[in-house]
Order: sequence, then structure tokens, then C-alpha cells
Amino acid sequence: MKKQYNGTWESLNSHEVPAWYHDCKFGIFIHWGLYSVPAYAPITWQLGEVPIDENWYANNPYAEWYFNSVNVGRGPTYEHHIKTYGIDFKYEDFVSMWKVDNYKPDKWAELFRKAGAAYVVMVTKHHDGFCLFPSKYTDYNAMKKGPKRDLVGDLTNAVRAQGMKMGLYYSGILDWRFAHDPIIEQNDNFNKACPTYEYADYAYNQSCELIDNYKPSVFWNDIGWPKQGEQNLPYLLSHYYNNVEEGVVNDRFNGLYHDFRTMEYKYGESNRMEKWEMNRGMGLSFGYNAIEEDDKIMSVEDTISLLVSTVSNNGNLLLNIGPKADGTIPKEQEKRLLSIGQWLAVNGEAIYGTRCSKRESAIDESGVQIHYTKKKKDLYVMLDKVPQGAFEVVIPDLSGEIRALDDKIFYDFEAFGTGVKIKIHSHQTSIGSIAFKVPGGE
Ligand SMILES: C[C@@H]1N[C@H](CN)[C@@H](O)[C@H](O)[C@@H]1O
Repeated sequence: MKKQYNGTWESLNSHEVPAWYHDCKFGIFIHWGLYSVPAYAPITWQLGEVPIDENWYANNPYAEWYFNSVNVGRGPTYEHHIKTYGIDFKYEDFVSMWKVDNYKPDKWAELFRKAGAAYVVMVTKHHDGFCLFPSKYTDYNAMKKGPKRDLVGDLTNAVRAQGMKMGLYYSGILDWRFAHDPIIEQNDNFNKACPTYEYADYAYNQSCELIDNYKPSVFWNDIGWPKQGEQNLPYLLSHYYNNVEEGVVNDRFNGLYHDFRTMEYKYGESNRMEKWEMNRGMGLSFGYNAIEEDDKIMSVEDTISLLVSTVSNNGNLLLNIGPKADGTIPKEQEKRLLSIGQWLAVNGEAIYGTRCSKRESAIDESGVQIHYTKKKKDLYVMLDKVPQGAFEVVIPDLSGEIRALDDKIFYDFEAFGTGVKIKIHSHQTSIGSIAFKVPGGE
């Protein structure tokens, strides 16, 4: 009998994270919207590297923050806007410029599957308030204006046709169509955010539209929920779980409730005792930034390292892509996704469907990082940040056979004290972390 949730926190607190969210490990985040038209931000810092203060907001590396970066009235994006579009050009003027002639949702979904992703989370309404789905509550949407398509519905169908889970992102507390003051410090996201009951109802109603029309496997709310709507949250989340049986939500509802915690770049905390998700762009931005070229975004090796370290500590990696305004996925992003998929095709057994091992990640005296996962009684050992050429590493407190998942790794192993010494003779032709299986080793 399907469990029913009754609009109370008590009922919600009995919700358990479904197995699919523990098993899937790797997802694709998609930030695509009006901000993809100007596609500009300065290349500055990762979130969490510097204080989130006026300097951050005047030099915001998030291209999807274009409206606010201009609205603050100073800084590189403001100057870029004046120079490129002129002082009288309004953000809404990008609507008529947003043509999605190269939007091929089936091709997107095929690429995400080839990348080894098991779920996708698409931005439906970012802070700028423009909706990528038809909404009864505003005409400021992609069905009525600009693209004249249900961009969310088209991708949802394509992703599910490829056998992946489809999640939706909604900017709950921020909507710059309702609150026009520039955000110049972190508390403004809560204090200057949409302070009306009208907006709280709007966010509630649009969230119900997304739940009812698309049944997203992940309801990914961002930053927070309108204060004036907090008392409605138990109803909204109960409505979500009652209509999306294996649905999950993140931890951005004013700290009131979550299925999983989130980290973003260097901001936030995670602990391996609780399910969490790392989300970040390949570069410093989520929205496409035309000046963030190949040499400015993460290498494939670093992305695989992030995946391995995240998964071995009970997390999922939600890696963002920022399509160009016309729907083209930038070549440098596509190349990385395909390489990650090649690594997962060979080493995915150590990732998908695993759980945290009791063994914690460690760094060998030679600097090699050792990460572990387990699957029933089998242990997986993943060596990362390994040197070029031959090297040796000792895995402590281990015995028995150890088998590389990639047959292009040439190695030997031997008992060494209470552990096993692995001697890697050659690994040049493989990319990223080196994964081993230790049958019965957990
Ligand atoms: C996933 C990211 N979340 C932040 C808020 N922490 C947003 O401000 C950012 O634009 C992006 O959507």
C-alpha cells in the first residue's frame, strides 16, 4: 500500500530516501535561460572561496546572475552590459533574442546517458523569474514568449526515454520579477527576497504545477523558501511525495526539512553519515559564460576525482552544463561528459549502486589518494592523484585477491604486513582514478 503523507512535519519526517537516489551517484544539472543570451560573467572565484559580500555580488562569476550583476550598478558585468547593449537595454529585452533553433532534447538526453548520468536536474525558473515551462500564473514563460516551446516538458520526455530520472530545479525564495532591489550581501537573499504573501502563493502554485505536470523525481529548490509560505511547506511536500512516490528534495527549505544535504563548490558541509550531493559547474559558472573557455574549466581527471571522492563519502555529484542560448552544448563541455562516460563504462562497478565503506578515504605517504566504496561484501579501492609512470601503494588492513577494473592497468600485488602492496607498472593509457575490486574485502 502506497504511503500517504498528511501535510504535517511529523508525517514528512517518516520519509526515507529511496534506493535509486543512493544508487545513481552521478547527475547532470542544467542552467539554461534568458541569461544564456548575454552569457557573461567575470572569471573570479568559486562559491565559498571568498566572503559572499558586496565584492562577490559586484564580481559574481555566476553568468545566470546577470540581471543582479547589472542591477548592482558596478563591476565587470555592469560595464559589459552598458558597452554591449547600452544603458537603456532591459533584461526582459533578451526574451525576443532567445531563439532555441539548435535545441535538440533527444540529443541532449543521449549525451547525458553516454556521460554515465543516472539523473538530470533542469532549471525551470531561475532567480530572474523567466519560466521554461507553460505556467497559468505568469505569461513570462517560454511557451508564451521567446522560444515558444515547453522546454522543460521536451527534455523531461527525452530524458525518461533514455531511462534516466528527471528532476526539476525551482528558485523558491528569489524571483527578481517580484523583488527588484539589488542583492549585495548574502542576507539580502532572505531579507530583500520576495516579502509578500502574493509571491509565497505564486511559488507554491508554480511548484504544484511542476509536480502535477512533470512528476519530477527530484524537486530541487534553491536558496530558500518564502518566509510567508513556510506554513504551507508541509502541504506542498506531502503533495509532492503523494504524487511522486520515489521523489526526493534537497536541504534548501530554510533548514526546515530535507532528504539530502547539498554542497555547492566550496560552500556548505557534508558528512558521510548522511546522504548529500555536490553541485557545481565545470567552470566557475552554472549559466553558459562565453569567456570561460576550455582552459578555464575542470579537466576530465579532476572531474573524475571529484566524482570518486564525493561518492566514497556518501555523496552524489550533480555536474552542471550551461548550454548556449540556441541550445548548443559547448564542445568543451560535451568532450568532458563523453570522457567521464568512458571512465564510468570501465569503472562504474566501483561507483553505481555502491555504499560507503567503513574505511575512510586516506592519503598514502607518496601522496596517492585512496578512496573506498562497497557493494554487499565486496570492497572497491580507487587510487587517485597518482603519479605518471610506475608507482607502489600500500592498502592497509587488507588481504586476498585484488583486481583492476581497467584491463589497461598493468600491476602486481603482494601481501605487505597487514595489508596489500599494489605495484602499478603502467597505467598511461587510462584516464582518471584507478579502480580495483577486492571480492569479499569489506
Ligand atoms: C545551483 C546554484 N545555486 C545558487 C544558490 N546557492 C544559485 O544562486 C546559482 O545561480 C545556481 O543556481
